[in-house]
Amino acid sequence: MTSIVEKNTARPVTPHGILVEQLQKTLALAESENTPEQVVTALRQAYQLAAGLDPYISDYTTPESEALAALVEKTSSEDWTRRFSDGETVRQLEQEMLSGHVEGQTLKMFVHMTKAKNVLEVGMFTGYSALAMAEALPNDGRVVACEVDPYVASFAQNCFQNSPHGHKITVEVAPALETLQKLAAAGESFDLIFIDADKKEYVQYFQIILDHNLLASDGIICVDNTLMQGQVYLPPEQRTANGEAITFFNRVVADDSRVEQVLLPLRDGLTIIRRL
Ligand SMILES: C[S@@+](CC[C@H](N)C(=O)[O-])C[C@H]1O[C@@H](n2cnc3c(N)ncnc32)[C@H](O)[C@@H]1O
Repeated sequence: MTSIVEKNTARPVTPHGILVEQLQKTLALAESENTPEQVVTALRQAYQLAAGLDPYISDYTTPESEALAALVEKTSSEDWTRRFSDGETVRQLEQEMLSGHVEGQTLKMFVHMTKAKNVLEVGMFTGYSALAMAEALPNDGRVVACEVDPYVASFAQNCFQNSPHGHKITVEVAPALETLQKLAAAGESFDLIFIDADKKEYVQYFQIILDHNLLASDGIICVDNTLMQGQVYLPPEQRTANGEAITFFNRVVADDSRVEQVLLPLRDGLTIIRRL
């Protein structure tokens, strides 16, 4: 049985979001202490400059579709901790996993710009990025989305039914490495691949994709969370296991002479990779 809780507020999970929160706390501290007015004013200006950025970017980006907005609403109303403790999900999921408006619109733009017809997503969650990319595909285009968790896979499929683009998405419920091997064995190739599943497996996804030609010759790979909340450039002792994994992944890509790449400071970092 699905129990619905009130909509929760997402916590900051990007370097910029975390910076805004830190500045807000520091400003509050400075205002409550005997801090020189000059310092308080400088901090307030820094906070305003940082806090206004994400809302401004969102305001001036094409709004998401009704189906995507409904998917966000449904995702943030779900009690993911309860779903896990009840054994309905195989891992602890959280609403913060959802990429959201600006990143979704960026992926949609990439699909348009590359005229992609075949898209592969590695890590679907409730389906936000899969549906955003599907919206940009022609009617006979397709997204193959890998998701290991059966509960969230069926949650996403229910959301897809509310969109005229949902029929373009096929969900593969299995560990992504197995699905990638299966697709490679079937000789499949994709114009755009979005990697967003288990951070500790990113290097393996990348190697399988390149070694088995899962990427079409002019295709691009987009990789999410390549800044990992700033952990990749903060002192190593502040890194979590995921931070360590992404730091290693970024090095592997930078050292691979088969590709060129750019790390965009979008949300939690989005690396775009193409084969040379
Ligand atoms: C960050 S979320 C994906 C968010 C989604 N791309 C979006 O933009 O809304 C990562 C998802 O990958 C799934 N996942 C983690 N490890 C996986 C694996 N080994 N194989 C397939 N899916 C996996 C998780 O269950 C989770 O739903």
